[in-house]
Amino acid sequence: MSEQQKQTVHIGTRRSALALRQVDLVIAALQPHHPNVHFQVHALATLGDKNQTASLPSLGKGLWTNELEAKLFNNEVDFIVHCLKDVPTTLPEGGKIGVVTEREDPRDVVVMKKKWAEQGKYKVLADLPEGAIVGTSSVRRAAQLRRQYPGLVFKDVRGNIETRMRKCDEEDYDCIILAAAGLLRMGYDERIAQWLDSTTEGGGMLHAVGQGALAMEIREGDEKTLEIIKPLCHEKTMVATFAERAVMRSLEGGCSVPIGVETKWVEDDKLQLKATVVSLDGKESVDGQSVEVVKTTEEAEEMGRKLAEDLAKRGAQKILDVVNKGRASGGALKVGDL
Ligand SMILES: NCc1[nH]cc(CCC(=O)O)c1CC(=O)O
Repeated sequence: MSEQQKQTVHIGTRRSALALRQVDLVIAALQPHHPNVHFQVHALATLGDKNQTASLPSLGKGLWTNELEAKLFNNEVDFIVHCLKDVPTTLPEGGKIGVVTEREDPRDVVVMKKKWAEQGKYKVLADLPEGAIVGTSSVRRAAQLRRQYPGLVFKDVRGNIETRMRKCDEEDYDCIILAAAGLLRMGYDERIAQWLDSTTEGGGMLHAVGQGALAMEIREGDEKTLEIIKPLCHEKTMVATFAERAVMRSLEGGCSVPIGVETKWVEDDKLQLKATVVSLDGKESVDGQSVEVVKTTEEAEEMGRKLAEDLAKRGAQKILDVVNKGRASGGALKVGDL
């Protein structure tokens, strides 16, 4: 088939280095399934990229997605590649998550200041002295770590991965917390100093809803595009992350909230779902978990909703009311990154 006969499929993405790398990975995986399709990338800056100073909640929901969805709905692009973590739990009318790709490692990690890593001075969070500065704009991360390390100081750090690492190395941060997935996709594996999952000693925290997975958003009813991207769908990741998103959707009531989750397939179709809701100072938390057989995204959402209800009854709602009240009054409380 000649070049002219090639069908062109248009893909929307943010234009950060990580976002572009992710689209490259998606195209590389799709191309063999569709040798006659030309994938054209449309990269643009979203509100969250453009505004690097405002607190993220003040920018509202969909700060990483709205501009891309506008292009999806006016047919400039056929699908969008998102970090699932950045996709609001309720999609705009007419948008749909078509597929979710196989998850990269969903854990959070510590990146130490280069100087400390090179000198071997501080290797893990427990090595840091009282008053050491940890960079993160995520209340979920800060609140969970404060619980275990009351002596550490948490400070906002915004920007893409490279910017955050540069700030960590050059400014007054001793370390920063990032998602492993972004670092691994960009080849910064060697900067990972410590893994923070629920079971490692000194780690003990749950990751963000959807972290480490990519979602492709399509126009509802666009079966043609769905057919094209379907080879990348990873059913187990999709079902697990839909359960995670349902926990969040049920608890947030319109605002993003500090919730950590962890999902694990314990048997072929049995999903273990853990969740935690933490107060901003890290002093209170409500944790829960359930294990259920789930076969469809609908069953996964039902499982997530039930766990959220259970958490809310056991005190999570009280914690969230305080978070939301602080935010509504424009107080110092900030819930930044997820
Ligand atoms: N909002 C930033 C963002 N969105 C997704 C990721 C990580 C990659 C992923 O979860 O797929 C990151 C960076 C980070 O949290 O360190």
